Amino acid sequence: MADQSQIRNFSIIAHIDHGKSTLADRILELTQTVDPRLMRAQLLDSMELERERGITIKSQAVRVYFTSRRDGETYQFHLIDTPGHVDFTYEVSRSLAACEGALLVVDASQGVEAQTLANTYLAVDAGLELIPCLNKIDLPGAEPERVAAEVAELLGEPADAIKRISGKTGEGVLEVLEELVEKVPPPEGDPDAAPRAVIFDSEFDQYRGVVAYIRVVDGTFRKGEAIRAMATGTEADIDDIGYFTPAMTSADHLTVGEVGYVITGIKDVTKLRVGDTITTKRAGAEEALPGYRDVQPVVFCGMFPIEADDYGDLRDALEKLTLNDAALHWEPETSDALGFGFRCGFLGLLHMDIVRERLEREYDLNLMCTMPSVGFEVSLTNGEELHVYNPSDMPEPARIKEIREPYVKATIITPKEYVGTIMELCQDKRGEHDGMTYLSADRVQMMYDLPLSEIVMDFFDQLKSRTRGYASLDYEVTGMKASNLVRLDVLLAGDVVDALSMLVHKDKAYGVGRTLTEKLREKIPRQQYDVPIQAAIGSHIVARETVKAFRKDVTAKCYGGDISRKRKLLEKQKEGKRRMKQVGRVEVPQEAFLAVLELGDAK
Ligand SMILES: Nc1nc2c(ncn2[C@@H]2O[C@H](COP(=O)(O)OP(=O)(O)OP(=O)(O)O)[C@@H](O)[C@H]2O)c(=O)[nH]1
Repeated sequence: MADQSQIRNFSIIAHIDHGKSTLADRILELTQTVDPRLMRAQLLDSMELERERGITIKSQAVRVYFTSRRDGETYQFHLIDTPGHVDFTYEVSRSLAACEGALLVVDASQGVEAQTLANTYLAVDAGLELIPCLNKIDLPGAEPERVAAEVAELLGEPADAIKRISGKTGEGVLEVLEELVEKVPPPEGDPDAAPRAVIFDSEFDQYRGVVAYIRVVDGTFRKGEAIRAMATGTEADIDDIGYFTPAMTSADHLTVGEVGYVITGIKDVTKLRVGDTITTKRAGAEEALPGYRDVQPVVFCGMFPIEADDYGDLRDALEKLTLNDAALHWEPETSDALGFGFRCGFLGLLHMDIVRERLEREYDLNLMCTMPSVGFEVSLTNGEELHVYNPSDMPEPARIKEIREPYVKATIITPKEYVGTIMELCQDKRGEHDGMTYLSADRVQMMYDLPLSEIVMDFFDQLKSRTRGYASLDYEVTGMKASNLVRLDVLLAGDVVDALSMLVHKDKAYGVGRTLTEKLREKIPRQQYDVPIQAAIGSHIVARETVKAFRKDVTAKCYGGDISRKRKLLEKQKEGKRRMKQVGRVEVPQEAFLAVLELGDAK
């Protein structure tokens, strides 16, 4: 049991792929937290999807013990590995609120990137002690001098004080642990005050109910004790309390400054909410700790089961996923084209993609997802105000006084040779320039106000392809702005397909209509008759293409008798079909609903 002065709580923060999880692995290894036989790469990324994609989606909090060579004392660290992607910034800010320090990891072969900046600002705002380190110095392409200068400029610290490490080889990592002991202050709370802990994350376990991740701020919580959640008023007994090693390890109690978990058998996540303060029922605290602001979804899409019978299963699956993912919102939706489904709200495209994949994998559902879109505010001529999360719900133009769409402040970091092409791209995407600074002789930070809808479409892909992957992007939704938007509808064989409607800027409507119909023509398979595809604004047709009649015979190529190969191809064709949905008389594949993401340079 460590004394309060021997506790150090810190997060590891970085731009995506700069090596947080790998560094966390080395820390677990060097402190002998994990049995070497059980060690594997990116140990803390326990979700199957995280391992496959090599990204961190959910924060993890681990307790490790470190004996300092400087003073011979053993310290108790709580290390929180955080996600790097912009969609999960809210996870980072919650984790930071449970810490006194942050280890800022910067890839020495890349430099300061957009999420390096964003996460640094979050940590500084939270009042944390920052320990910067340059990672991947083992790489031949590492440029520690240049990158140290960039980090020094960002933090206003001398460049030679910045640690150089390799999460891969372990070089310099022990030194960083010593720095953490020395520089990160121990937690402050009062051990004798009424107990208070903040719930900074939670997880739902099918058998044990809600597992609340807590950081104790004052006093001590003991197993068996009755607790009360202050905002919701929920009361329950502590069935189990403990910490992560990274497996859940039971303890007698958690005391001031410690990070761990509490299980009460409560099955309803809304009763033990992230951000709430827990205290003891007897002699509890009066005043709650500051909570977190609620996260609001910014990207929406419709999710429909391919088999109508799966509707109930999809609802169950969404209910279960929401238990683990407070940022996921959904409500029932009916589409003329796709039937009964749900309109779901996400934090961004990666979040949407992950939810879809988890629904399909973990719940064995076959889904059809519509084009992602942002949420709009609409003022009607009769004075009414509406929120519109589905383009097909947009009222008739004659009833609309004004449409407002979400805008973001985007930060782009790039080598300077790409400044011109990025300016062009941002202008094309209706961006307004908001300043530019040099991070070093070669790297530039550009700021733009941009409509979120442009980012949702294909801004990121375009940015990456125009800069050969060298530019990085971070953004933050700043508010709503009035825009001249119109609803563009798509008609297949003469019928409007509500699930394909979208809102576009008036000046771009023709170009988008043209490109969209072309893309749809490529994606919709030939049927037994001609299928006209039209794009329309109101009753005005702005573009038209035709899918010519022809039944695709995939076996035509296999001349001769190889029947098994033929059967295989037919099977494959059948499988491909499962992702089709009958829309009126036309079979539409999933890709068609995502054609909007490939609009590219449509003007
Ligand atoms: N050569 C070298 N490669 C490293 C080092 N640290 C990490 N890597 C590699 O860099 C890649 C990204 O590392 P991760 O640890 O997954 O990065 P991360 O920051 O946790 O990424 P996210 O969780 O997606 O934000 C992996 O392929 C690692 O093997 C290092 O010190 N040296």
